[in-house]
Amino acid sequence: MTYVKFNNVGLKFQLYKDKGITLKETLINLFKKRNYYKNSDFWALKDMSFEISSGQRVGIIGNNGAGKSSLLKLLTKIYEPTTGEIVCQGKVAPLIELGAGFNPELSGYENIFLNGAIMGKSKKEMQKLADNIIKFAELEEFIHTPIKYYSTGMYMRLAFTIATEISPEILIIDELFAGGDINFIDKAKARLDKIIDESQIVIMVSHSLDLVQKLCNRVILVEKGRILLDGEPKEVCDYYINLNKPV
Ligand SMILES: Nc1ncnc2c1ncn2[C@@H]1O[C@H](COP(=O)(O)OP(=O)(O)OP(=O)(O)O)[C@@H](O)[C@H]1O
Repeated sequence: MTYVKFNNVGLKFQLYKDKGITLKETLINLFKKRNYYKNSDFWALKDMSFEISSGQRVGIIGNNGAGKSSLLKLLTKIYEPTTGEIVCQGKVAPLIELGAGFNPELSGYENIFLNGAIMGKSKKEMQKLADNIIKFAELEEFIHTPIKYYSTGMYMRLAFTIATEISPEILIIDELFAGGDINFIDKAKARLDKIIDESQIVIMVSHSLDLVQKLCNRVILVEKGRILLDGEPKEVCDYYINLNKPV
């Protein structure tokens, strides 16, 4: 059984604020060996509880800074929750920010295996998939080049192709295709439809309400790190549009 469960999850960051307003104050603080930086806590997510089960395609929407990407980063274990717990049952494939799960010093080929291992695939399993990945990502010529020399588009093509080739149970998508090249986007969209059909759970962050309503059967609206509404895509998207209407 594939599922994702957040139990009262909170995520706290430390913010550093410069207390010295003038140069004189800053110098006095330095001279008196006072700590001239003030730390303050910032909760990006607070008391988040929800459960996602097989067959659900969940869109996460909300204004800039609401906490959408942080939520995905918790799911993919890039961040640890400060409070609460996350239970994730199933193989997760993140189509998240470029670079997560990649080592820039390694070649594209080596990164296929590294990424596969992170997603729970053995070397043998990845060997069977490698040729398809290289071909679909159109990286035949550059596959043995360290990926630090890749363009954003090449990077995205490789990340997208690996994540979609391994038939993930839980597919996580953050603002997909931002920065990708147009030709590849068309090709990728067709492939994504197939993957979305095959994945048991899809969780995607998007600012495109059209895309969210097209692809998802549940939408969670996040505001200031909390869930504001969770339900039918049209109902939640309409609520969000009304919320942002100028008065
Ligand atoms: N590493 C960090 N350190 C401090 N604050 C952070 C860090 N990462 C994110 N934040 C803050 O946490 C809040 C939530 O950020 P997050 O990126 O999750 O928002 P978002 O909803 O994805 O926004 P956007 O739509 O702009 O991508 C923001 O106020 C952001 O500034």
